[in-house]
Amino acid sequence: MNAVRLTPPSGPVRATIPLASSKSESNRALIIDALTGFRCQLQNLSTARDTQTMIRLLSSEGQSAGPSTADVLDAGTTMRFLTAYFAVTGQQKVMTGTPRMCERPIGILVDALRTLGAEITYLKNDGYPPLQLNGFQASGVDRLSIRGDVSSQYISALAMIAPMLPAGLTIELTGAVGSRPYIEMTLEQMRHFGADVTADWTNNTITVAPRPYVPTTFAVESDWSGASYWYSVAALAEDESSEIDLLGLKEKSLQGDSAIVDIMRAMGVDSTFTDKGVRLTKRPAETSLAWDFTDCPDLAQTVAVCAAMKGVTLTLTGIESLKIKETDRVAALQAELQKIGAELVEVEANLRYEVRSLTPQTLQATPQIHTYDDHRMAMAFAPVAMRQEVIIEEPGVVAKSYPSFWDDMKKVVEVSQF
Ligand SMILES: O=C(O)C1=C[C@@H](OP(=O)(O)O)[C@@H](O)[C@H](O)C1
Ligand SMILES: C=C(OP(=O)(O)O)C(=O)O
Repeated sequence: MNAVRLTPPSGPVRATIPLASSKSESNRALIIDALTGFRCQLQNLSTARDTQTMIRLLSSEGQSAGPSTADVLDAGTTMRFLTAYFAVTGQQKVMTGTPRMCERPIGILVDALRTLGAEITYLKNDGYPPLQLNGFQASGVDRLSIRGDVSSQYISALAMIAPMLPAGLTIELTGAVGSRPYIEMTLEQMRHFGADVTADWTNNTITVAPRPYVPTTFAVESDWSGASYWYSVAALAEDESSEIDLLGLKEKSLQGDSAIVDIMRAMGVDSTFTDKGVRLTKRPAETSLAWDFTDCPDLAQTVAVCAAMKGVTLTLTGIESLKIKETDRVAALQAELQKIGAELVEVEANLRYEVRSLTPQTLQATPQIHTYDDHRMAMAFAPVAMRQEVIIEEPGVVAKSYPSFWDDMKKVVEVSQF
């Protein structure tokens, strides 16, 4: 087995972290660029595997005569955005990914694309990849309803291709809307590239006019989801004079995960914005915190582990979607939090959970954390090393969103591979 052993620092933490750039912003920019015929100038694209996979699959498009295979590996946005893009551009493609990707639902998006005129067949299980795209003949439909409570990526995918439809598209979201800031990020980036988009959040309706994108320049920001691990490092640093500088972040961001600023204020971290990014310093923490993660599901693991280590009682709501991500993140947290002396209790079926310290504390001497092919399990548990030695299995998983994570981590703790 491949693993890293992380050993706590002896004094205060002083580090400057360059951070990865956002894979979410990058993957949207790449789809829109493709829809302009690759005429945009995209700056600071992410080195994350999810973005590199998107670049590779877009650059190999149309190279073979028959249907070619687009293997997205474990990248959800790449799967959902490319399915919509290849469909509307009439390309013959087999869309597939890792075994876990083939367990992540896509039926809601496929149904919507079929309504718009795409010919799509499932190659294995209805509602899941792998699937085959067989061409597109616009149906003339210009309005559709889609569930908003499964994955926002279906809605972002549809919105981004909507300017190419003969009459544009009005999308009505039904049910509760999860991950809404990701939809807003999509619409903001579309507007940046000249799209005519309106969102009525009272009626959960998005309207996109049939107006082509205008090629332009776009610079991707640093990744707020990746920043969350550094907030946890700062929250868990024992020395009150610890300071971490995170580069390339903006206070007003397209990314909803910038909510980590407010969450971590309660967990003992102050944020000061500068022209280079944000400086994290320490402040007194609350003893309990309740947070609704509907808008920022990718932060849930970071905050759960941090609360467990600090002994903060944390109530989590809005984490239903965690079950269909890179792994079942609720089950993975339940198993691994035990190793650091805490438990994740389901207080109200599927709705409300609590992170509680176990009594008596069953903290293992050197917990060995299993990562379930999930980058966020590895990165969420790494800050445990601020307080005690910890082993993280299969550290290479971080490449999905933050390939230089362990190099950055070496600035605050000792990291040895074995
Ligand atoms: O659109 C995006 O870039 C993302 C949307 C979210 O997914 P869901 O909409 O499935 O919650 C998030 O978890 C994922 O990491 C990235
Ligand atoms: C859920 C994630 O990504 P995706 O859905 O794009 O695979 C993530 O990065 O945490």
